[in-house]
Amino acid sequence: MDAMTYLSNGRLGLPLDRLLQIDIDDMFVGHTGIRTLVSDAEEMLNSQNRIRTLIPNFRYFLGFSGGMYMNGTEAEKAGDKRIVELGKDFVWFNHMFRHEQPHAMNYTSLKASIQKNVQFAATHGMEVIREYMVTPHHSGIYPVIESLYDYWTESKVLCTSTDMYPRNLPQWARRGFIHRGIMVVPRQTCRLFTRTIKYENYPGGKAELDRSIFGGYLFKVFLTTPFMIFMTHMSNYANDRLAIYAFDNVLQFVSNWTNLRLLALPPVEMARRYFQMYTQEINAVWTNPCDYDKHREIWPMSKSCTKLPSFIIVGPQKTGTTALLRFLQAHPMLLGSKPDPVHFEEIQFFLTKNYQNGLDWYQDHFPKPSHPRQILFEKSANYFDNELTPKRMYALLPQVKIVILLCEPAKRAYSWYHNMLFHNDTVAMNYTFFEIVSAPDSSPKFLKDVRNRCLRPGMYAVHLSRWLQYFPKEQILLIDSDRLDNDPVTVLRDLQMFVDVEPVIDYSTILEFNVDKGYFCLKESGCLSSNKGRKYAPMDPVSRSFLTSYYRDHNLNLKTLLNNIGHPFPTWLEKIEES
Ligand SMILES: Nc1ncnc2c1ncn2[C@@H]1O[C@H](COP(=O)(O)OS(=O)(=O)O)[C@@H](OP(=O)(O)O)[C@H]1O
Repeated sequence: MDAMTYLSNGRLGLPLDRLLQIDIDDMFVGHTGIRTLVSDAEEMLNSQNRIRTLIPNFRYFLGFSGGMYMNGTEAEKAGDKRIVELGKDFVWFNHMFRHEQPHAMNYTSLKASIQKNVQFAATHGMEVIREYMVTPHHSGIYPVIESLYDYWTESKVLCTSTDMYPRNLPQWARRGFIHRGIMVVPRQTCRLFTRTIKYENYPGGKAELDRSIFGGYLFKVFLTTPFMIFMTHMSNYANDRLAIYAFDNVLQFVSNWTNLRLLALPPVEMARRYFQMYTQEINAVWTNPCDYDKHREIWPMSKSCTKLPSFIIVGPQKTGTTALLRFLQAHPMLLGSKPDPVHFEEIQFFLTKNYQNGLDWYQDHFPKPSHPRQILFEKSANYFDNELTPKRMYALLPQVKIVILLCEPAKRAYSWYHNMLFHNDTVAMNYTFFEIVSAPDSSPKFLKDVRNRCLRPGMYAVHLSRWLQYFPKEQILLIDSDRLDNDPVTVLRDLQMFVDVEPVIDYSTILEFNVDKGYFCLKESGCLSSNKGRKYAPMDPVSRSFLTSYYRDHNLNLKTLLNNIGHPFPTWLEKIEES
């Protein structure tokens, strides 16, 4: 580790602090025959005291289900009682009263279960910390069940832990996220589960457990994981007391043979530090619960995983996306997303603010198909140039087809400026188009921001490359906006083939060119509103020349990229030559 830090100039280094929390979960849950006895309870406390000689603030975190208290033999009942008597020396955290899974409950029943557990603790004089809680089998934590988060936010739970996000990957690949203010920190296990209660049950036997402790798996977890929340279970402290053996030894070994500093902190403080160190993890990246067996097991039967789009028109803005949307909405086998009160016809889910609303929010924005072959789609024109969108979209919808329109970028920028003028944007009203696009970097921030919003989407090669990092080219349809303007019927025929929808509609019979508008319109419902396909003065020659040179390299890069993926050039791009 030290050598790696030195040789990488610190880039591969990790701090020496190792924050440690050991959860003893499912207190009172184990069945008769494997539960703790009086002597086990006492040994738990002795073990805690030994750990405290190495980590002064250390205390075991005990998660309990009061509904299973005194469920064992007489000797086990005495063990339960003894743990409660010794309880003030441990930290108790809340759980479900009868170990129920929140994903199978509604808000009212899960609230009742948690409150019953709180009541149980009060009756038995157990002090419970409010801010940390877990659930059986991670149910409700990830995949997110909003009713659990509803109750947790209401009852001031601030953090939890899981090994289910993004999936149940090897411990080093697990990540955290914050949802609705609740910090979800990745959890380790030490390969001791309720089942592993005797040395001979340990996979590979005691020799393997020792290997894990003295330099193997468990030791490496300490070496490489600055924040450790180990999940163990009550019965690991009874029977052969495997957990006690493992922690006594690994902590001694780490203390004797490394410079790591072992620390214990309250869970909220630990979670805060985690997200200070791993800021990039704050926003969750949602995945489809039905794509992964372990997630599907804790996803309600009643909830859908399929009210999701088969294709998405991602933009960029001002390239004809609304016309395309309207034309597709006329197709009986295609169901567009439902309008959103804030963004109207665009859901804009994959952008940060809405994305935080979670998967239910997204699915709620789609209608339920009334025919088995109907497919869902959406269009949000600002997805195209948003840096996070392709990654997020791929995580949730790896099979989705992407539709991108490419319009000559200077024309696009000019249309964008006129749209801002139309909406009385103060910057557009106070600055000419040329002043905006040519604003130098020394300009005030508001002007630079508008300049960037105007120009950046037109850097097609940059953005398209990003989409291609996630999606194979076969999943991306590039449409030349000029073709949509002049020959929408052919564009729509290609698109129907691409998204594999029954071509039950003949667009040549429902579209007609409107001479006044200068665009194709739907015969039945008419043209797009007056703010689409506006008439404005042609771009002034100075701006035109500035933008020709500004976009030159970007356009040449686009040519190279399209060549590489074997895609024909849009008509407007053909004209751009190397000088
Ligand atoms: N059939 C039809 N009717 C009207 N307008 C059409 C049509 N086909 C393409 N266009 C072009 O679409 C431009 C608006 O692009 P978008 O719909 O992508 O804009 S937005 O990003 O959704 O605001 C719009 O830009 P403006 O002319 O600047 O309004 C048009 O150039």
